[in-house]
Amino acid sequence: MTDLPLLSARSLTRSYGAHIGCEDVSFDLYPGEILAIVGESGSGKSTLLECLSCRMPLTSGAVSYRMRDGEMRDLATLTEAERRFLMRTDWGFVHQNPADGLRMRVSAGANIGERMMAVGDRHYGRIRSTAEDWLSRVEIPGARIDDRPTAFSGGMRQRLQIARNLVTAPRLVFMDEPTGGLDVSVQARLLDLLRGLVGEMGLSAIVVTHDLAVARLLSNRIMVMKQGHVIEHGLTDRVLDDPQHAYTQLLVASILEV
Ligand SMILES: Nc1ncnc2c1ncn2[C@@H]1O[C@H](COP(=O)(O)OP(=O)(O)OP(=O)(O)O)[C@@H](O)[C@H]1O
Repeated sequence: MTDLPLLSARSLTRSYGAHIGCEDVSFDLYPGEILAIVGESGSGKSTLLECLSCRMPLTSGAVSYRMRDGEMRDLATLTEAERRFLMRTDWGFVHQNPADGLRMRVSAGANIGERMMAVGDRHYGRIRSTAEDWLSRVEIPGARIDDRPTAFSGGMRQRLQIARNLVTAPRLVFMDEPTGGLDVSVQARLLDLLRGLVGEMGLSAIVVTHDLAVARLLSNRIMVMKQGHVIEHGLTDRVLDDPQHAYTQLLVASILEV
C-alpha cells in the first residue's frame, strides 16, 4: 500500500426526492485495500456503490479517483470518453446477478475476449489462449470455452463474470453481493477463489455485502451502514471482534447465534 489514496469520497450524498439513499459518506480507499460495505437491506449500500462507480449521479459531495497518470480527478468532471475508459479498463464491476454483467448470448470465451478487445487486443490466438487460461483460473473446464453462459450453473456464471472483469487487470473492482443468490457450498468455494485472485493480483476492491462472513474473509476494512449513514468504520477484525456501535454489536451477535 502507498500513502496516496486511490479513491476518495467526501460528504457523498444521494437522495431520491425527499428520501435519503445515503448521506454524508466520506472515506479514502488505498491501493491494495479491500473495503466491505455492510448493513441491512435498505441501509444504502447499493446506492453508495452506484455513486462511487459513476453509475448514479451524486446529489452532493464528491468522489475523486487517482488516474493512471497519478492525477487525482473529481469523477464528476470526467469527459464521457474518460469515464468509459475507466469502466472498460481500470475498473471492474461484479454484479450479484451474473446475467447483469455477462453477455448471455455469446460464448464464455467471447465474454472474456470482449474485455481484452476493449483495451486494444486484436490478436485472435492470444485472446483465445488468455481466455482459456482465465477459464481455468476460475475453475471452468477449458472445453466449455465455446459454450454460452446460459448453459452454465449459477456458480459457473459468477466465476465467468469474475474472469471477464479481472482479465484486463483492473486497478479497482466494485462488487455487489458477489456471492448472493448462490448455494452456501458454492459461496464458500467462490469466496476462496475471489480471495486468492484479489490477493494474487493486489487489487483494490469495494464489496457490498449483507453477509459479515463475506466481509470477514475478503476485506481489510469495514464500513457499517444504517439508514443511509456510516455508523462505524474500521479495520475488519477490530469492527467484528470489538464492535463499538450498538447496531454493529447486534449485527455481529445475530451472526454468532446462527
Ligand atoms: N430508485 C429509488 N427510488 C427511491 N428510493 C430508492 C431507490 N433506490 C433505493 N431507494 C431507497 O434508498 C434507500 C437505500 O437503498 P439501497 O438499495 O441503496 O440499500 P441497500 O442497503 O443496498 O439494500 P439491499 O441490500 O436491499 O439492496 C432505501 O430506503 C431505498 O428504499
